[in-house]
Amino acid sequence: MAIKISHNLGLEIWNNNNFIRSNKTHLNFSGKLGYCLSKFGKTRSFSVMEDLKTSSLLAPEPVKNYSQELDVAVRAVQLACSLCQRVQNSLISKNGDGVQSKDDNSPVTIADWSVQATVSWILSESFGSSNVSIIAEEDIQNLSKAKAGGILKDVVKTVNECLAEAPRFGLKSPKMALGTTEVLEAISRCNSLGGPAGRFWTLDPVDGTLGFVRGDQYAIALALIEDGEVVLGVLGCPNYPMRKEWLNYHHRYHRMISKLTPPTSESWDKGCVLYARRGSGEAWMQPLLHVNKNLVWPNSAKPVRVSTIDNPSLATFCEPVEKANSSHSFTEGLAHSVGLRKQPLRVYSMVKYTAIARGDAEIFMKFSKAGYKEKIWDHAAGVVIIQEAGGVVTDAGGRPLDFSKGIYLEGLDRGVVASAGANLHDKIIEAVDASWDSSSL
Ligand SMILES: Nc1ncnc2c1ncn2[C@@H]1O[C@H](COP(=O)(O)OS(=O)(=O)O)[C@@H](OP(=O)(O)O)[C@H]1O
Ligand SMILES: [Mg+2]
Ligand SMILES: [Mg+2]
Ligand SMILES: [Mg+2]
Repeated sequence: MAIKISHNLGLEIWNNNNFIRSNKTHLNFSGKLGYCLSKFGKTRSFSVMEDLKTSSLLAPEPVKNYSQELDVAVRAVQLACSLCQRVQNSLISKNGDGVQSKDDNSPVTIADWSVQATVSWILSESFGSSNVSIIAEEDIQNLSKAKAGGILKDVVKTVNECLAEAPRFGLKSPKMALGTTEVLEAISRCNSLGGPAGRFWTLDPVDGTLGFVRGDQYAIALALIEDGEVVLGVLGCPNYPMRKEWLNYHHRYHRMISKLTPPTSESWDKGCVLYARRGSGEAWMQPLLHVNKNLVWPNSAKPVRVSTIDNPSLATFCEPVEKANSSHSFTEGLAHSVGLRKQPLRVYSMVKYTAIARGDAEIFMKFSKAGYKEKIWDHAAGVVIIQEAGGVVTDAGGRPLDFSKGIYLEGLDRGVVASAGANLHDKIIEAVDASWDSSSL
């Protein structure tokens, strides 16, 4: 029997090289012990717990703070949020005209391609294109088709309008407007394969495109992965209000046909950007930079922390809106057996990760249909933000999500569970085990 520390800094129990399960407490080590792990690779095996205490490996922690990468990433996501807000408003006024279907029937819009081109261009300009490797959701196949000619034109226009605003965000604009070829290049450059070694960015230009086209919640998610670990994450949530109280208001606002008068723009503070750096023990939230409000960079940022609620009867869980993306009936059964009494918060996109990191909800669960493989860009940024805000994220077997295997979260056990704390998390994981066999998943 051996105890290993996983890359997620939780404990794992192994027997003769067979994984048994993760520890129940999901200890969140930091500092010196974290350094040992980073120095010795993804897992470090200790035959007995004593080794942890007596280990002579406790050397000073090296500083690798990714501050430049984080700074550029936050600015790029702020800029992308402003792009999306404009496109969302115009899509809604065009009654959905401008939404394309991909081969798997999922929606894609001008915003998805434009954000991908813009962020790709900014990262390349900031760090040098030969140093930047990106995995992102969109490709140019659909965009290059003859019938998408009008859309391609709109994408080029949107990217250039957006990049013209870059200096307001402390970023460089191109000297001349980008041409169609450059925009297509910026999109198609995001074709890294990822994997266990080296550094790459992962981008979901619009996560929750369905929410986006419905005028509801969506997110822009950018993360940096190094040697298979997510080292920083940024989540832009343009419709997620700075203050939780406005969330309900926002929901009603979008679901009601008759328009309510929104609160005054100052108190509304619609939209936020969350970010975190691995190992810092901190996660931060900025308000959106509203270009038309004449705000200057840098915005104020405040720390966010997960909820302290660990009593299931007081906890709220969130999950995808669409039943096709996660089984509502399975989570309903889980909620019942764990003693979760509140109505689930169903929200599009990685805004769910934001809700947990900010303490607006306590649990996030996603159980996709068998055969669906989760993609790294749908989780990377959210995972590091929740972990640094004090929460726990694992698969349903209690193991860390593995970002080192390419574009998919290979080996994911049943589903993704994120919680504000270890107590709640363990209860959910146990309940999954207890009810899985009788589920139809
Ligand atoms: N069949 C299936 N099962 C599970 N997940 C799927 C599936 N199809 C797509 N996707 C991915 O889900 C992303 C949206 O997840 P959400 O949690 O926002 O779902 S929901 O829109 O609230 O229902 C969505 O991200 P975006 O494409 O960026 O919107 C997809 O990557
Ligand atoms: Mg997505
Ligand atoms: Mg997307
Ligand atoms: Mg998509």
